[in-house]
Amino acid sequence: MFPDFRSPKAYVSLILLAVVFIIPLYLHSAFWTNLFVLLFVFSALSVAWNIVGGYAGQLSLGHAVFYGIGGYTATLLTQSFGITPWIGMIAGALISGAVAIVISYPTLRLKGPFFALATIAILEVVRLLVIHEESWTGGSSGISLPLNIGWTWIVFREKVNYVIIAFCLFLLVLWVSWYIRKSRMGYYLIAIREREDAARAVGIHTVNMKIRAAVISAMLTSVIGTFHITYLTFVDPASAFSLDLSIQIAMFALIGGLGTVAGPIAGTFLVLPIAELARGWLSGVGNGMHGLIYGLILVIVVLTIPRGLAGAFGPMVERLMARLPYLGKPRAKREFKQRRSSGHGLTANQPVLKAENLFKNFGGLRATDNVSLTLNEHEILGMIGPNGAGKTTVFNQLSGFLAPDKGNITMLDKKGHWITCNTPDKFAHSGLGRTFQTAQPFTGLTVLENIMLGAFIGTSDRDEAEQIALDVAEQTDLLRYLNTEARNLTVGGMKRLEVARALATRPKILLLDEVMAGLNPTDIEKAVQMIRRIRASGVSILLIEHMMQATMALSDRIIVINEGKVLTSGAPRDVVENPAVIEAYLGKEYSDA
Ligand SMILES: Nc1ncnc2c1ncn2[C@@H]1O[C@H](COP(=O)(O)OP(=O)(O)OP(=O)(O)O)[C@@H](O)[C@H]1O
Repeated sequence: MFPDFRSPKAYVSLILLAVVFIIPLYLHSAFWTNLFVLLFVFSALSVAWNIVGGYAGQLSLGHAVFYGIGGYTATLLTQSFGITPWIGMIAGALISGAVAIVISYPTLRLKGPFFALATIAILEVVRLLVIHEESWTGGSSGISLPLNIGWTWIVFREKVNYVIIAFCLFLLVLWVSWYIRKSRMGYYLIAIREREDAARAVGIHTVNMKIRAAVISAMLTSVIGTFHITYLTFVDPASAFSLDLSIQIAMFALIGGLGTVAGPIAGTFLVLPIAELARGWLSGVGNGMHGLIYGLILVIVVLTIPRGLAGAFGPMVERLMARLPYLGKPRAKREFKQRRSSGHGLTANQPVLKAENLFKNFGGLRATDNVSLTLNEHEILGMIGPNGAGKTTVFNQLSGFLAPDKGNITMLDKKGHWITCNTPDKFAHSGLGRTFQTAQPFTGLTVLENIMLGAFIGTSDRDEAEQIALDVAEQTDLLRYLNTEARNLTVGGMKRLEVARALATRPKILLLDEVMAGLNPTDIEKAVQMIRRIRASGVSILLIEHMMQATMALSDRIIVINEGKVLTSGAPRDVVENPAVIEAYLGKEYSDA
């Protein structure tokens, strides 16, 4: 729930927070008070934005919409009904959350610039609507807050009170962001940002997760918006639903370091004071000249430290902090009972996965043509066929990544019931794991974190997920690389990581797509041993492989796919000696010879 304040990172953060809180109280002048209120407000806005823009990687440029909704809701409730802005703050957050759901559902399916453009369009639409609904919003001239003084109305003569409230709200947003980053949700959002398909394969419902992030971010933005507009005592569409504001919030996070907890705060604390000072210095030159300073800083940062302040200096700061003492004894690790796959008393040859008469067309190409297959309990079924025969297309249908045009897929779930699934996350939750032909590691995360992402399917507890990951790392020979970033692994290591991540979901059925492609003979031998160990632990395996020797050595049965159809299936020796199979691989002349 809270950081371990005995650890150097946590207590140093606490000291820094105390310092930034004390400075404005100590200096106590109008300039400093205003500057620190702005610093807390913009840091909080940027930290809230970062939940969607950084963790989930969705570049929203319309976040001011929630800031404006918060501000308008509170101001209208106070002005029309005499309701305190504290209640307005909660009402605004609820409305913003609801609006975020409505907006997110269609827009979060868009990628990159399309999503950014959609958010700008929504911001503009809301701004125009507020101008149009003049009778109750005040139109383009805006509305002022009645000047009732006191804590109930968040209007004070003593400006120091604003610092206290701004700081408390900033702490709230910071805590939520920290909590998300450390929890399963944070890992899930980063996984979605890095590789959406791989995220779906470990059971993440990507759209739901992004919507959750958008709602939390919107509600927090709205709360801060309410406070800031109450502080300004005036709201109008141009400043509340402003593209400039949206870009400014995103820019602070970008400069500080996207996707980190502290980055947006560092970005705000670096840029905002410079820009505010420049506003004073450059006001004589022309209105809005301080925007030039923002632009210059952004260009310098993008050119020199593309991963922002946190990316450039974060590792050095972490190393320095690691030298500081831990205050007290480190917590003992909790022990968790390992939940391994169980066979539910099934005997060998009892089916666990059935595909019946699958058809899949891509335009005029029939990639899957009436394919039926059955995978049995404790079996290794090899799937072979020439390049482009349609093997991966069958895999994609068997794991929910492609919907068959016709045909049925049923599997025995973890509880022993026959079920039909239609999305990758449902397959994963029911006990089917898969790897990808081209390895899809979450490159920015360590090997341990990559495997934990699979383990999170069964637990939201970080320590338990870590223990499952350690167990799987041992099974897949990855213990030596736990703290290595996935991007630094060799091809063999990446392939094993693919298997490990799928295994961490504790599947009963595992689909392995060319896990030996590109490996040297030593790594192939290791992979063969690993697959045998996995089968021995009670998992049924469907294996696409071009390495014939390994497939022959591993498979109990082999199914051959050619031109989208099942050519034959049976015992490995019978299959490879079948003239039709030789012809499919090597051509008619070779077969005749
Ligand atoms: N999304 C897609 N859109 C259009 N065509 C596709 C798509 N996916 C696969 N195909 C085509 O379907 C056919 C079967 O491809 P698939 O990847 O399933 O073959 P494969 O047997 O796995 O091949 P390989 O062994 O080379 O991986 C190929 O002709 C491929 O170009």
